[in-house]
Order: sequence, then C-alpha cells, then structure tokens
Amino acid sequence: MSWMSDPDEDDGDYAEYDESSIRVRPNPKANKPRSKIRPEHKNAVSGRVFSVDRGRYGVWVAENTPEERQLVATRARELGKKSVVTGDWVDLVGDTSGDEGSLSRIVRIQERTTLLRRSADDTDAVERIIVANADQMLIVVAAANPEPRTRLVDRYLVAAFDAGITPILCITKTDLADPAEFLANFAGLEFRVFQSRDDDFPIEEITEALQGHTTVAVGHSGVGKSTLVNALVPEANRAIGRVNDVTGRGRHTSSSTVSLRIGSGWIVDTPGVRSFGLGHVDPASILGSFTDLAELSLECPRGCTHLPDSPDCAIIEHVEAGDLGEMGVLRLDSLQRLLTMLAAKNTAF
Ligand SMILES: Nc1nc2c(ncn2[C@@H]2O[C@H](COP(=O)(O)OP(=O)(O)OP(=O)(O)O)[C@@H](O)[C@H]2O)c(=O)[nH]1
Ligand SMILES: [Zn+2]
Repeated sequence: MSWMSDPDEDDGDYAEYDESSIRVRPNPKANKPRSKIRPEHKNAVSGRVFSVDRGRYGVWVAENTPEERQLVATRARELGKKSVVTGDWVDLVGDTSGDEGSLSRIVRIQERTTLLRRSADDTDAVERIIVANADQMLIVVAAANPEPRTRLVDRYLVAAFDAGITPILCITKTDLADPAEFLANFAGLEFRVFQSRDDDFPIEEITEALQGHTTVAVGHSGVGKSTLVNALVPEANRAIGRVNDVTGRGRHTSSSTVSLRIGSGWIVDTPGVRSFGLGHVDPASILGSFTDLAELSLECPRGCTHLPDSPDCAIIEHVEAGDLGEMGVLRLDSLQRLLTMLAAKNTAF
C-alpha cells in the first residue's frame, strides 16, 4: 500500500495495527479517547466535497432534500495533514447555513469506500489521492484523433478494478472512424459501451447510467471529454461558480478536479490528470473482478499466475476445454492482457 507513506495522507497510518499494538502506539495524541473530541462537534453536519480550490472546499449538504445547500469550507486544524479530496464525505461545523459569505470548517473525513490515486510523475514525486468514493469510471476514448490505444484503456481498467470501481466506456468521435475493431479488444469484458459523435451525443443513455452513482471521467487529452461533459451538464459553470464567487478567486483552472451534479448522480471530471497510480495494485484484485474466472482459479496450483505459460492453470484448462464457451476465451484473453501489463516493470502511465 504505497499511499501509506504519502506524507499528505495519513489516514492509513494505523490501518494495519491490531488491538494489541494500539496500546503501544507511540503518539500520545492518537490515544486520546474520541469522546473527548466528539461532543464539541455533536452538531456537525455531513456533506460531500465537490470542489477543492486552494484551501477552500465546496461541499453539498442535504442533497436531494428541501434543506439542500452548498457550503464553502476550510479545513479544521485537527485534521492535521489529512488531505480532503473531491468526493470525500466530511463532517462540518461553524456556519453551515450556506448563506452568502458563510464559512464552515471540515472537522472529519468519513471513511472512504474507494480511492483513486494519481501516479507520481515529473511534476509531483508523491502518489496522491485524487478522487474518493467513486463507484463508476467513465473511460473516454476517441475512435480517431487521437488514435485509440488498447494499452491505455487497459491501464484505466486495472486502476478501476483495483479500486473496486465499475468501468464504463464512451468512445467519442465515431464520425471520424468506425470503432468496431478497437472495441473487439474488450469483447471479453462485461462493461457498458456508449458511442458518441458531436452531432449525436448519447446524452440520455449516459445520464441514465450515471443516476445514483459517483462516476469519475477519465481520458487522454483531446479525446473530447470536456465536450462530452459539457453536453451532459450544460449548466456546469453555474454549479461550480458559487465557490468562485465567494472566494473571489476566479474560475477553476482547467487542471482542478471537480464534481458536477447530474440528477441523482455525480460526474467527477479530472482535467489534467493523465495517470493513475498502479504501483500498489495486487493482481488478485484484477482476477477478483472476473468473478467467473476467479472461481475457477481455486483449482489452480499455488502461486499460479494464470498467464499463458502457467503449468496446470485451471482457468486455462477449463477455457481450452470449452467449458466457458467462446466468451470464456475472450475473457481469459482480457485477464491475461491486464495481468501481463501489471507484471511489467513500469506501471506508471
Ligand atoms: N469530429 C469530432 N470532434 C470532436 C468530437 N468531440 C470533440 N471533438 C473535438 O475534439 C477536440 C478536443 O475536444 P475536448 O473536449 O477539448 O477534449 P478533451 O478530452 O477535453 O481534451 P483536453 O481539454 O485537452 O483535456 C475539440 O476540437 C472538439 O471539438 C466528436 O464527436 N467528433
Ligand atoms: Zn491459474
């Protein structure tokens, strides 16, 4: 778990300690009973962070109720170094009215269901969490200009499977090329595929697929992700404008990650994020996403990699015997491609 060493993210510091080790924790502050802190914040309200802009957080509270409102918040000192990211559920105190000019404080980050990390790269040596609590990933890839690359989509898939996030694919610019050949690479994966062209966006279908979910949109620069997100959420500027008004700091730059509301769902746009960290990925989490194959792997020899050269691999034997039909062949192929990619030394992209 490489993020445990991230100085900007200390949620996991004690995650692997058991009860007995808690007693000998060296940090006396960490031993303070929670009850001493809690009463102070018993009136805290909970909300979801939708924007992060230089120390100011935009938070939606009481979503889909008559009390629904947007708050502007800062972080309370007691959060220490914990980073608050888009998608986080947080508890807030202070002025939580949401009135013009009001400011609240984030005192707690609720437990995250999923995390998506960005790889360390030239501009930032540390792997950081960029989105919390997403349950879907909308992978946007163009049919042409730029040319679609299977390997890039595979990397997104691995990041999604590892985080327990369901991938869906949108192939854009289908007016420029027929995506059938490219899509055949993913025939073994059970994910939804939308086709889009700028004179015919599948707005209704995608909107429907986003309802009730937090969906992180990813894609290489130039694939038409912004065009698509703007078509899905035409009022996007209004939704994120409020925080800017209050901070007086102008618009979000194109590099900030922001959540846009779309009915009962959220779409998290990640402009400027080109890579997701794969350094920590356990191959077992990839196999686990192929439930039918994972079941067969129980018969595999210990330490089986399930790659083409694995002796006595039960998955390979069943698939070769035709037990899973034509689809089984495609699925094994996809699984092996992802595992091979993961086994390669350089896992950044
Ligand atoms: N032919 C065609 N062009 C499109 C389509 N969708 C977007 N484009 C064009 O592709 C270019 C890139 O679109 P953007 O929406 O800016 O792409 P992006 O993925 O957000 O790229 P970045 O802003 O660099 O992150 C623009 O010139 C769009 O007009 C499409 O369906 N068909
Ligand atoms: Zn095997």
